[in-house]
Amino acid sequence: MPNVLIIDDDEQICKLLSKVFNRMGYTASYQLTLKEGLDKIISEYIDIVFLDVNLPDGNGLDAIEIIKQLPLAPEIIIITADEDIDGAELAMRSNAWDYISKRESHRNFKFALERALEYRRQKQAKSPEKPINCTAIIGKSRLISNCLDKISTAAHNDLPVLITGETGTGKELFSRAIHDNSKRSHEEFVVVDCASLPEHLVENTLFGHSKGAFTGADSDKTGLMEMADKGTLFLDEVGELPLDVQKKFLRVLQEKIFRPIGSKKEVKSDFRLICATHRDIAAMVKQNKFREDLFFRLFSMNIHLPPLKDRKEDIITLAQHHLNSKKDLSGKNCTMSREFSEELKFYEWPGNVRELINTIDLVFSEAGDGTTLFPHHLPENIRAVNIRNKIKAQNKANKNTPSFFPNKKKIGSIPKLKDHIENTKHAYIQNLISVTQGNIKETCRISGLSRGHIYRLLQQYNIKGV
Ligand SMILES: Nc1ncnc2c1ncn2[C@@H]1O[C@H](COP(=O)(O)OP(=O)(O)OP(=O)(O)O)[C@@H](O)[C@H]1O
Repeated sequence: MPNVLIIDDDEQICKLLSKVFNRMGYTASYQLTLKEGLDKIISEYIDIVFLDVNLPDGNGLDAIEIIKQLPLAPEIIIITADEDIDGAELAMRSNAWDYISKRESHRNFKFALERALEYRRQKQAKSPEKPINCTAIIGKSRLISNCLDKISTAAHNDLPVLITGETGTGKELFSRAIHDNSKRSHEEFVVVDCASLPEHLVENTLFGHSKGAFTGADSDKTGLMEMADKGTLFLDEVGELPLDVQKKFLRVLQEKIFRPIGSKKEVKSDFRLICATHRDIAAMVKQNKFREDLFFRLFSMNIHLPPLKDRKEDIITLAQHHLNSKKDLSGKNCTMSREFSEELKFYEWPGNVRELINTIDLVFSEAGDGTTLFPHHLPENIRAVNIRNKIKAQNKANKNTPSFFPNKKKIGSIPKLKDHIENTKHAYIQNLISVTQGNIKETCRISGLSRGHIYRLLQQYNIKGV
């Protein structure tokens, strides 16, 4: 019989939902704090968790990551009293099954539970994802592992894929991985960079032209769509595709036939389409800058690549991997000092993996004959940004810490040592949580405290955001 767990600090809601779920024939139980809820998930087999966002000892959304890492992780349905759009989006991006408001009726809760259970049954019955070969993709974080699972799914079907993500997150690399692992891998992977093509050349480049189609067209030219026949067409920065070309392109996707400019003959091309963009295409649709019909066509499968700052554990793996390949080329074996690694992890990497790789290249040459990398080898801009952010975080922490011996004249304001230690502890943990952006694993590593100890402190000081 499926096990359902409700984690919510509102006992009335817990009791009500438990009753509803028990009546449905499931075993339902509840916990009122995040910590107790997590303990239960760790120690017992749970199929579905209804997880509140605002809990007294933390934020349910941040716990999704911890839960998803567990073996046989339950499906998560986020419940909240507030209509929090950002929270709902974060829940979906973190791979939660659903997001449901407490204001919804029992029927909706029952429906959400039935659907999640059906999905879980299918998932457990499904044969494991076929392995794919993508040694070029480095990273072991849960976020990247999720993306690799999607790559595997995409490689084994033939649907259009839209890959989104900030610049340098690996959109082209992941697109190639889909192609290389697909049944089309022996055919061409044709790249079209829509951002670098002048508007008047886009149609010509994609569709090709026949001799005499316009002044200067002194021979037939094969378009890239034709070249991609039986292979994959990769439209990089698809958001830049001019609206009139979007219309013609949609027809090609529907009919797999098109006419080169000035040609009387139609040409057939059977390509698989992968698109990439760093833009918010849904917002562009609302602003009439991107065709809605094409958007729906492209969006049949979306893979969102997370920025490097959200998967800090990949930073060192990527840096180390790149240093190893440099060692293979040059023979010089460089190692990263602990302080250097800390600086890499602290930086936010707006240019993502591309910026990290370029930085390692620079640092490698900056080190000259030296074989240990120190923060001093990093480019000035990175060190400047890091120091600025560290001071900001420190100042924020100091605001919460009463200044010690502020003024000799105000001797009476000096706190008792016990209170001072308590305040400092409070400020320390608050600051650390803000610097690690609520990453408990990282918080444990830096502080040297156990996970349980951290949760106790968070509860004690009523610190939210974890
Ligand atoms: N996970 C990864 N493992 C190894 N290398 C990576 C990874 N992600 C990105 N890279 C490398 O980072 C660089 C940038 O990747 P890529 O060009 O695919 O990014 P992009 O998202 O398409 O960037 P842009 O939007 O600027 O075109 C490439 O050298 C790529 O090989």
